[in-house]
Amino acid sequence: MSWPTVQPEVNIGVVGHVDHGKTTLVQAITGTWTSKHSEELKRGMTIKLGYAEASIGLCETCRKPEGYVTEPSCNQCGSDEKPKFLRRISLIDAPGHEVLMATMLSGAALMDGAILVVAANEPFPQPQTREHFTALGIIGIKNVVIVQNKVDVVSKEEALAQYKSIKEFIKGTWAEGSPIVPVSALHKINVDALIETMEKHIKTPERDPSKSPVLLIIRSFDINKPGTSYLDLKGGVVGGTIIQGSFKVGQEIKIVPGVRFEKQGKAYFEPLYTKVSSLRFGDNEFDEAKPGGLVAMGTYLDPSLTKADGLLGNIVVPADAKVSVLDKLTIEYQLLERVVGTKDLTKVDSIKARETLMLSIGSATTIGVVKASKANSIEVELRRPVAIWDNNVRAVISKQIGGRWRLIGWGIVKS
Ligand SMILES: Nc1nc2c(ncn2[C@@H]2O[C@H](COP(=O)(O)OP(=O)(O)OP(=O)(O)O)[C@@H](O)[C@H]2O)c(=O)[nH]1
Ligand SMILES: [Mg+2]
Ligand SMILES: [Mg+2]
Ligand SMILES: [Zn+2]
Repeated sequence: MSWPTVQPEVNIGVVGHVDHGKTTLVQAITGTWTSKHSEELKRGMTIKLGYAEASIGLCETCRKPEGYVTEPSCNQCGSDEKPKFLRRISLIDAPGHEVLMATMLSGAALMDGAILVVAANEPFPQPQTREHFTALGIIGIKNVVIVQNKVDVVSKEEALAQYKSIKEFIKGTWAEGSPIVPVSALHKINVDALIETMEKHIKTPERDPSKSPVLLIIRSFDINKPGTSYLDLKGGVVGGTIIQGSFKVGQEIKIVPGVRFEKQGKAYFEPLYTKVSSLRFGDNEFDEAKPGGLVAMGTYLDPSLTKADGLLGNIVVPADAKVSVLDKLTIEYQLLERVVGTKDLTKVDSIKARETLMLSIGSATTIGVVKASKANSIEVELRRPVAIWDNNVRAVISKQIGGRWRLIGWGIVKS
């Protein structure tokens, strides 16, 4: 039985502390190694958001979890007919290194659910285990599966002891009762059980197709090889996730905030207007793209505008959509009690005027200075404007502590 060619319908984030095995796990599930940039290969770490897709199926006659497959043939019974297609998923592989928290947060804006990877051979919890876990809660990604990875290098007793501390850690939090699955990503042990748990616990969200479409950009490229004749030049491509609504080939769009200009020493941003020339997920082309997966949207823009992630943090909306582009924000906010990303869990101080903050809004990261601070609202003047597509857009707030940006709170952008 051949499986349908469809776009992914759900984005599952893979998060957790540095080196706990996120990228190895993504490969164990999808067959794709997401770290492709030379710097990532050299340093053995994820730097940019990684992305891979997989189709999930279930063999009709084999027992679970062995019957869960990612190809239309079954290893257990050898049948090429019985595995039934369930859905196509995408995995968003976040970097775990503490200096890359902003990248993790822009990826989190795209996630419908998440796998929190915990290395079984390290004390639990590590700082970014806590910080990523807290970020999921703040952003509202409540469908989480916790993976205890590297169980191949610990004893059964050690694994069990850690399992208990994880259970204890999530008790009384939004994640209480989340499944915890032991695996070895490296040796592909128990990956079928993980897939079964993901199928049960990370459902595809219900989407409202009548909403006006919004795409959050996390990548942008110039796909032309150097030396291409101008006659053969392809327009700029933007990559990201559609968080609501759908886009069609031929549709007129705008990209906001757009590009920076200067006039009499004053900077301002102009939206880019163009049309959708193509829509791709992985190697497949579609006429229409909906939420789920990372879409590569071809446009007629000058590729010099899109090269080297030049449009990261922008959003794509229909050309006539009303979107505010703000360089001053009022945020109704809440602070964490503790700085969860540091080893010593220092107390979070209140936000004061003239402080510099980092705000993560959708896939955008922007630095701002606090102009006024009240008990539960702040006014922040931004270095770069952001596009606000809705009236309940969330801002995740980080602050420099000990030379690193640390998650300290979150809020809703009011204007
Ligand atoms: N023994 C063992 N080693 C593993 C397992 N999974 C991953 N590793 C090893 O752990 C190291 C880190 O793995 P990665 O997959 O790069 O970890 P990561 O979480 O993606 O790391 P960052 O992207 O830098 O945060 C590599 O040397 C892997 O081979 C496992 O199940 N067992
Ligand atoms: Mg690493
Ligand atoms: Mg990685
Ligand atoms: Zn089978």
